[in-house]
Amino acid sequence: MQLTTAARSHGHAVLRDPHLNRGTAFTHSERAALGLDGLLPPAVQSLADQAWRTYQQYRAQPTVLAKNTFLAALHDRNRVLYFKLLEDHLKELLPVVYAPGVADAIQRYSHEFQRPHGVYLSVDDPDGVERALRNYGLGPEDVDLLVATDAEQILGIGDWGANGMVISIGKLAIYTAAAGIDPARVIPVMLDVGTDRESLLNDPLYVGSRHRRVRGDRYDALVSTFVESASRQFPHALLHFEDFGPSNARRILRRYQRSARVFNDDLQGTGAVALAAVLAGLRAIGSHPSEQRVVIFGAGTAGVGIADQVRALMIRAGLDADEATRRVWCIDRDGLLVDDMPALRDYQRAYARPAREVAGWGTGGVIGLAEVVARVHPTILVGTSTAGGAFTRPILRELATHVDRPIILPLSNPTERIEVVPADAIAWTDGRALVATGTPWDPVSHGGTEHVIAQANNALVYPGIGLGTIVARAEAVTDGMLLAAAEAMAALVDAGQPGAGLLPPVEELRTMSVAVAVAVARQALRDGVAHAELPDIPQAVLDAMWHASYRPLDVR
Ligand SMILES: NC(=O)C1=CN([C@@H]2O[C@H](COP(=O)(O)OP(=O)(O)OC[C@H]3O[C@@H](n4cnc5c(N)ncnc54)[C@H](O)[C@@H]3O)[C@@H](O)[C@H]2O)C=CC1
Ligand SMILES: CC(=O)C(=O)O
Ligand SMILES: [Mg+2]
Repeated sequence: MQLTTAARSHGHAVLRDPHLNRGTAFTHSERAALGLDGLLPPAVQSLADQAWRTYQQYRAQPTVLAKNTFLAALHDRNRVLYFKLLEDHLKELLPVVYAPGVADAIQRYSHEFQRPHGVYLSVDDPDGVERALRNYGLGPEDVDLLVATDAEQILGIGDWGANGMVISIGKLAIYTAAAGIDPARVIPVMLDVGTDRESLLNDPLYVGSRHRRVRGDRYDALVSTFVESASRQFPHALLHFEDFGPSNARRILRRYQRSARVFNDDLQGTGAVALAAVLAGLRAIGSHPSEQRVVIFGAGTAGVGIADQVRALMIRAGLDADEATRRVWCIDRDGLLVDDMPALRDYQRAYARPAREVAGWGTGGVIGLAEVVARVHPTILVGTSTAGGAFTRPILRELATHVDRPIILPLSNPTERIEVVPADAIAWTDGRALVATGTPWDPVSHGGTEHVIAQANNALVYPGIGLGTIVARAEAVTDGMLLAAAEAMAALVDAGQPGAGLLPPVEELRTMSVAVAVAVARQALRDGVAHAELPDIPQAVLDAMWHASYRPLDVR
């Protein structure tokens, strides 16, 4: 909790610092103390006045990209006002600063570029990592969180090289808006290892390293130097990894999970939010975790992350590990994962079916989704494939023939990548499916019932996981903490009501984050990884949360 804001700059330097600047809200005495007399128009306005004006300006922007650019400029100008706007209009602004709108901003970053943000680390200069993190100007006690991306698989739009800085900034904005992580105590990081996107390599305005993606030892050296340097310089900070490609996401997480405080959002955050939706859905239909048949379509970072957490749930519910694994069918580009496939990735291997089990399945050597659905009759169908429209009418009609209340989670982002739009999923299952999606959707009316479509995006859960980890000063994010997060989230809804959503609405993000953070901090203590003294965890969580307001200025 920060009671005052320390201001050690004067004059124009104050107005240029987004953490200090309050524009017309500076009082007369603050203006005198900070050397601002004459640098601002005379009226002294409240934060509410400023927020009202800024919101009107925001509304006047013609496109999502223009809105995103307007908000980015506000973020650069006045951090409190930016977060006040987000707090006041979270549901409306979330799709602009985050998925799906952030995808446009990422693709346009080099062209819309106005000023640098965060820390850009380059595979071409690993020796510069330590210095670059120091240059950011924050001390060892001043940082709670770094979000780092290498931008190989951003959302469902793929490799966007250095433009990926926007996803680190976007994820951090949600940390603050949703969980009150102090925006002055975070650092967005871009791990620039090049890009394989031809259009960027040929774009004269591209701001990143103009070469192909570096892999292997040099890639690993950059990540290792970053993890070591960030952990040493900011010993209490959580390192959040975002949108790494499938060949690196799990490998990097595994490598540092025991030695550093790391979290992979696409694996662990997505797994937790999907698990929360599953738990809420199973409770609503009165079904037991051990009875489920789960099909994951798109066995990459997010898909296998979800498979892991659903399997862990089934094991906890009494199945042995083999039986739990056998209840998960993973499908990727080449169809159902089978153990004799030559191109099987190491992280997919655990879920590959024995070839003898599926002998006689498939056409042309591929066992596709339609066949798996027809044979397996999944009770839970998850989409993390980026293959828009892959859950077709015949597939969902077939599913609905065998399963009364299927849970269908088409999670791919942005909007055009979704495996099935909710209205179709509900219509094709005669209104029986329980549906949650990665991007926001309006409710769907079917057969006289209005079905709320919950947004099953990791943004619902990672802010609370981060807050709980920070408050507990946990040295690691354990599997138990992720499960606790999912259970806390699922406990907030009653999906048993007709048409109810599987997760709480995004307007309730702050409440959700508190519940998740409390559960996560509590589990960190139980797991023996917490270093904070926490006699009253709920109070500690509430006290830790930053709110968008102008605090008294401590002028020296
Ligand atoms: N709702 C949420 O919170 C989250 C959603 N996602 C979404 O999930 C999708 C995947 O993201 P990641 O797992 O990070 O990417 P990824 O690249 O690691 O995984 C995608 C997988 O889908 C497979 N795939 C591609 N086309 C396919 C097809 N036609 N049929 C079957 N499999 C196919 C790929 O081979 C790959 O293994 C993205 O659209 C992303 O936005 C990811 C993380 C969180
Ligand atoms: C939501 C998210 O992290 C993704 O789509 O990659
Ligand atoms: Mg992601």
